[in-house]
Amino acid sequence: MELTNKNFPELKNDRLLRAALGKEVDKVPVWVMRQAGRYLPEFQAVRAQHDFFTVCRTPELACEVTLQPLRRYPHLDASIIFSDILVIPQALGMTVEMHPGLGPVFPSPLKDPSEIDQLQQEGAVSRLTYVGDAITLTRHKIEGKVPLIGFTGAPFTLMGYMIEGGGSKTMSKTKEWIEKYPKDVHKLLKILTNVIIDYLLMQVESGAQLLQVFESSADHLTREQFIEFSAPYLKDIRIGVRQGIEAKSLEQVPMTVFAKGGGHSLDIQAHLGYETIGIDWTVDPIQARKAVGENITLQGNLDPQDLYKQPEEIRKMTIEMARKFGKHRYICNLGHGITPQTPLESMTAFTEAIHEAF
Ligand SMILES: Cc1c2[nH]c(c1CCC(=O)O)Cc1[nH]c(c(CCC(=O)O)c1C)Cc1[nH]c(c(CCC(=O)O)c1C)Cc1[nH]c(c(C)c1CCC(=O)O)C2
Repeated sequence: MELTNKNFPELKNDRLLRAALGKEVDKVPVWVMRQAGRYLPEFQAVRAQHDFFTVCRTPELACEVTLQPLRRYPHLDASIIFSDILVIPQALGMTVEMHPGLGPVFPSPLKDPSEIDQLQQEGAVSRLTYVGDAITLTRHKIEGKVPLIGFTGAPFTLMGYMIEGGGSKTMSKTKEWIEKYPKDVHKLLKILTNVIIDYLLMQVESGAQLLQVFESSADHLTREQFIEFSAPYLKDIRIGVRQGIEAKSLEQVPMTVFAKGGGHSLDIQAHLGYETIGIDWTVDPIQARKAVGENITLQGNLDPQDLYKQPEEIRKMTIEMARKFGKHRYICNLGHGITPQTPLESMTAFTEAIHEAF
């Protein structure tokens, strides 16, 4: 059979999509950020053979590692396509290397705003078709067991990596740009927003059933800075994707915004048009619900470090957390990505417990 995006197997478990859209669910859906990752020996085996971005760029490998956590943890209610947020700077012409133990490294980060014009906007999304191919292949191989999530980095987070040249504890260079060149910062954020909208549309056309936007660096922003440098672009992305889907006569997909460390602006996030808001563990579920109102789904928020506790303790904490969120409009997850040394049994405890919570 030809693997096109027209003849996907029928979806059998729609808990994630139902929860995102505020429909009744039999059980609370659960998935885990970075669920395809280094805590899995089968992932490590693939990585021992292939460079990180080779896995991203090879649809068969990306599909294989996307499916790995589902095989081991049958309670997972979603999969997320294996890729990285930094494929966008690459598609804009920047070099990004993944150094084990160090994380992503840009040998030539943006030095000053004059370099913005050198970014290759033209055709950027056409250089990301491998992500679409991985999504289409995975939609077939997953046989409708669970929905497939597509994702992107948000403009501010991507800009930070492009300026800092990698992860940064202080974001000092990015903050200097904000101070010295606010106009150029907005110009760069706008460029990223446009690429992101087309990139997400391509993912939907390829078969993504829900989209998550990672604003992982929101913890560096004050509420005022979030309002100026993050929120308007997150909103434009949501509007642009909705309009693009409409224009292409595709089916609408729900979207999640996850602003790590963005607990200072949940009320603002509630007005960006996203169906789901992800929260990290520093935010209390009851406070989060008050801040966003009743018409938004919440996702989160166990501290990934809690997965180093004993399975019984993890079960107890998961159920306690879930009771605070409630069964309705809730997607169970961690408050950030699962970390590499997490014991395999912890994921069993976490994913089983939530299905027993209500
Ligand atoms: C900031 C960010 C990045 N990438 C991503 C974010 C946003 C989420 C977050 O805040 O964590 C998103 C991401 N990265 C990866 C996924 C795959 C899907 C999944 O299972 O969630 C997703 C959704 C794979 C990955 N991306 C990376 C790995 C580990 C690298 C490896 O296999 O060698 C994986 C599985 C590497 C990566 N990629 C990035 C960093 C900072 C690192 C190094 C940190 C680390 O080592 O954990 C950039």
